[in-house]
Amino acid sequence: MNRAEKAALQLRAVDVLRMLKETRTYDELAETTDLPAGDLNRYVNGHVLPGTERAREVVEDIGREALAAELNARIRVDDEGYVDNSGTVFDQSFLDLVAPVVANGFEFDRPDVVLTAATDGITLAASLASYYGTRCAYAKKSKETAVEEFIEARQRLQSGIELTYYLPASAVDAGDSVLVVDDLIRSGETQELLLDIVETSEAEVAGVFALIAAGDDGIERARERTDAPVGALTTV
Ligand SMILES: O=P(O)(O)OC[C@H]1O[C@H](OP(=O)(O)OP(=O)(O)O)[C@H](O)[C@@H]1O
Ligand SMILES: Nc1ncnc2[nH]cnc12
Repeated sequence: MNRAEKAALQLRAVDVLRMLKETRTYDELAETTDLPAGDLNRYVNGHVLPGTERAREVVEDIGREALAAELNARIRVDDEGYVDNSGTVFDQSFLDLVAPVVANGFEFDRPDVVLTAATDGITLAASLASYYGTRCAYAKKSKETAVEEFIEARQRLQSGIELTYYLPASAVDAGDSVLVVDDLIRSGETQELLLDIVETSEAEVAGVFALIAAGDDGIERARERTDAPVGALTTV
């Protein structure tokens, strides 16, 4: 490892520890990581960087299960099953830690574009696109001004309301590999509209991913639409 790689590893370990600290006291963090609470305090506050070996252990321990547990600790589900996930979609550092775990744990082909629906999917899509080094695109419920050509997808929802998503036509090229993501999937209607957009663009689906599945209906619906991998980090 050269000096820059060491520094990147040490800073990533600090990011992991800061993320874990959000939902823990220092004593609890010491229990989770097996590191002394005093050292953790100095790392989290940025006074000292963890040594390379410690940093490696911290980073390697943050796998899919640990992130799913962290995600569960951050979401609230109300009496009617609606999810408040502002604790995740407003936290770009958390999503930046999720991205490599998703990219390596769900067997998605490397995409050319990460596509989502405005609004709440955008921060997750941005993290994934940044991790892959690819483009990020989001479809909106209204037409962006000054864009001349759009790909549209329209659907009548179970409620009877018609929903249309618009994506600037230049965002996805024919033949692109597109990873469709969102913060949450429930009925799967939104993902279906995004998959319609991919189809209209004559692009390929690299996979479908949601941070949270509220029930299994949405995931099953997406699986019926594509042979590419479909998954969520947690189900509530
Ligand atoms: O699987 P579904 O039943 O389609 O539900 C999932 C969608 O619902 C939420 O978005 P919402 O439409 O509330 O828009 P927002 O992101 O602007 O809040 C969420 O961000 C997903 O896009
Ligand atoms: N926040 C939310 N929780 C559960 N289902 C949803 N459908 C759209 N938004 C939702």
